[in-house]
Amino acid sequence: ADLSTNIAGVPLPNVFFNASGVWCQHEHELQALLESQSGSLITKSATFEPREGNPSPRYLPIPNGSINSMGLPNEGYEYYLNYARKFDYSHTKPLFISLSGLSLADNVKMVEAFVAADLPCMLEINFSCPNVPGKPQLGYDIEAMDNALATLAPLVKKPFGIKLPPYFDIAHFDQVAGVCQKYDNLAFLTCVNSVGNGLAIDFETETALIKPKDGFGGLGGAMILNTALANVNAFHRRLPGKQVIGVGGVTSGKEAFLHILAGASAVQIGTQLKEEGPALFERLNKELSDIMMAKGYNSIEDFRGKVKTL
Ligand SMILES: O=C(O)c1[nH]c(=O)[nH]c(=O)c1Cl
Repeated sequence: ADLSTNIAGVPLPNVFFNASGVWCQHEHELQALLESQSGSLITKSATFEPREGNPSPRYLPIPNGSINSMGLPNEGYEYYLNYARKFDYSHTKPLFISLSGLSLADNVKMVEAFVAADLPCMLEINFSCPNVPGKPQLGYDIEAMDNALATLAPLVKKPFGIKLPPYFDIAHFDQVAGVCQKYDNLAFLTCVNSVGNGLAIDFETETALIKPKDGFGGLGGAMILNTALANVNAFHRRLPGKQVIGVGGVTSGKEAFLHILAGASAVQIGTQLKEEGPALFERLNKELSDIMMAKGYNSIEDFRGKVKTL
């Protein structure tokens, strides 16, 4: 079956790529994604200055998923800007760049640098990092998010996307969609980031599993699939002129199929990629293709967004 798709008119040979943060902080990791069967690749969320991030242990697999409080470790935006300058855009797969400034001023400076470089890469601005102590995430402050978009959208000029946290209230889906609708070049929403500030505790040692923030960290993996599907579908229904990239709980072709049925135009993988490595993408392509063939679908558009209701 044909797993190709596009985001804001940019073609992807297949729907799958990494979730920002996983297998993408350093060039050798990005190279492994480039050589994998992924349909694209995205860099680790960049801050203006390089960051060590939070003390380890800061990521762990747990039953039905993972917990992380990485704390935005990254090489600083100039590292990823240089990577984007050197990137061979004749590749079949496009490059996405994630930016996660610690302030609007930092996001402005980073966006201006990327716009000045005038490169074909696509920006995904991260409004939803839950793990920087003392920095509440933009995605849960609707007014601050609107203000940030009012500043950033005109600067970016070309199509771009934002990475959103999960929402759990219909009124919040309505409010966030209302804000996003105002920005024509806001072309896609990536839903969802980790379910923020969960707590994993070891029964034997009676101790939190990860070190940062008293053990509080973002939850990912299978346990967040149904929250992710709801967010993908909520924004797919509310924003017909925009696209949604689905992420959360995809461990096989089956969950990818469900994300696309919910409305996703592409599918990112976080926890499962961290655990399985880039060979995962060959497996996912085969599994999704087999599912589509079994169901009589030839392309993504044959079933995207067509989840039925009772
Ligand atoms: O702690 C992190 O680096 C992190 N961890 C996440 O689960 N989502 C994010 O957006 C980020 Cl930026």
